[in-house]
Amino acid sequence: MSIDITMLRAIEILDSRARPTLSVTVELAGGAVARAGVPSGASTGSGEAVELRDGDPARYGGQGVRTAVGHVNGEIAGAVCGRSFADQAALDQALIDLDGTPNKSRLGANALIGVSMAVARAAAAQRDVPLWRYLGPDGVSPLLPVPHFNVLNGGAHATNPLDFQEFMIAPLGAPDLAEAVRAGAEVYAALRRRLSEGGHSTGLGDEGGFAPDLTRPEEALTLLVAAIEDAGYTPGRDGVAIALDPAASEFRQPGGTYHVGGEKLTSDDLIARYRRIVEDFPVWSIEDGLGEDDHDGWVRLTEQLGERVQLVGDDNFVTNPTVIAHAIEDGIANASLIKLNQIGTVTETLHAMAVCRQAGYGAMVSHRSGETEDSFIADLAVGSGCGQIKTGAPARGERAAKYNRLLEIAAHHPELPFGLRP
Ligand SMILES: C=C(OP(=O)(O)O)C(=O)O
Ligand SMILES: [Mg+2]
Repeated sequence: MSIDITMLRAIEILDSRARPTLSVTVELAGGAVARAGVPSGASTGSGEAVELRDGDPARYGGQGVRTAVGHVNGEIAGAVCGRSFADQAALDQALIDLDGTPNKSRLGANALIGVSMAVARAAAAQRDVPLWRYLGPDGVSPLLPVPHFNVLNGGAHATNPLDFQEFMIAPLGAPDLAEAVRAGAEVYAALRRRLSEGGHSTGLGDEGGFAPDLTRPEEALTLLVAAIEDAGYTPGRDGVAIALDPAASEFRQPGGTYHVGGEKLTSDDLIARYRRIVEDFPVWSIEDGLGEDDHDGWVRLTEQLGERVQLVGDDNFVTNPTVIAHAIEDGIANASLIKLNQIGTVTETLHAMAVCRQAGYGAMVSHRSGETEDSFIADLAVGSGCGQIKTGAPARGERAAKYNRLLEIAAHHPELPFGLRP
């Protein structure tokens, strides 16, 4: 069934940080209509596809979201409306060709991903299949992913002194998705109690996790383990484990040292710190443990910890299939984070996941710190069978929307298995 676009329209809306972003609506011949909301990150990798948005002009080239909206309603609509595309890949290739730059900076990655996501959703509706089934590659079994709830925020997502950006709980031992979501909610509530009893703030960071005035990551981990126990779960892989995203590029200094809780650390110091953390706490996954430019450090980190924990590349991989393929050759990390807007089309995102799958690398689908109520990534995680998703705290509408979509898929499809990819 071809994709025949009859109408394409974008408007400017707000994201969860009250910053502008795009909503894109598409209509296909036959009447299917669908909409997509475009997310936006704060701790971005330098190799990400370039979004046109408001903010620091030095970073965004001074072009705002309205420019991206104008591109959708003008040049992109002019090029795709009335045309017939064989499939999603053909539509996405047409978008890439129309933009004509290697990093989607002319029309804007936010314009392109909005169109690509809206078309995918409309094409699924036209075929009368759920989005996750439309996105699922041939020969890949769908899987309900283990949710990773970011319950403590620091770094670029909060104004507290905590340098590590994300402390997530991962109910790896849950029997099904509904129980995993329940564990996330219960540990979140227990953590709120612990924090307020300890005199800490329960104010929230950008992803809905608490942002208390803690300094050392180990203090945060100690509280998290206590909250897991308070909620009646066993800390660890058989119960509720912990995943970290230090987002180390954000605290790497120009000379190459890392500043963590007031201490200056070399790459090897930081790797040694992670080794101790993994010994002392039930941490099963570390994302962006080192900075995006610290290639040699990443090789040593992978040699020393790659057998023991999942090591996820985000800022350094930017969901780019070519970059991930090189990293696999170089022995860097053993998993990739997957963010649609880092690369800019649905097809390239699926390609990045295929590269991971073929190499035996893990893949974790991710939201951005700036989100909308769009739940596309829930379907992407299920259809791709990657077994993992992170989409913030189990609170706040824009994060809960993704967990609720997973619950809906699970309820309607009890035949779908749950868990990490085998
Ligand atoms: C989700 C993340 O944050 P941001 O969207 O700010 O890049 C991340 O770093 O993994
Ligand atoms: Mg990250």
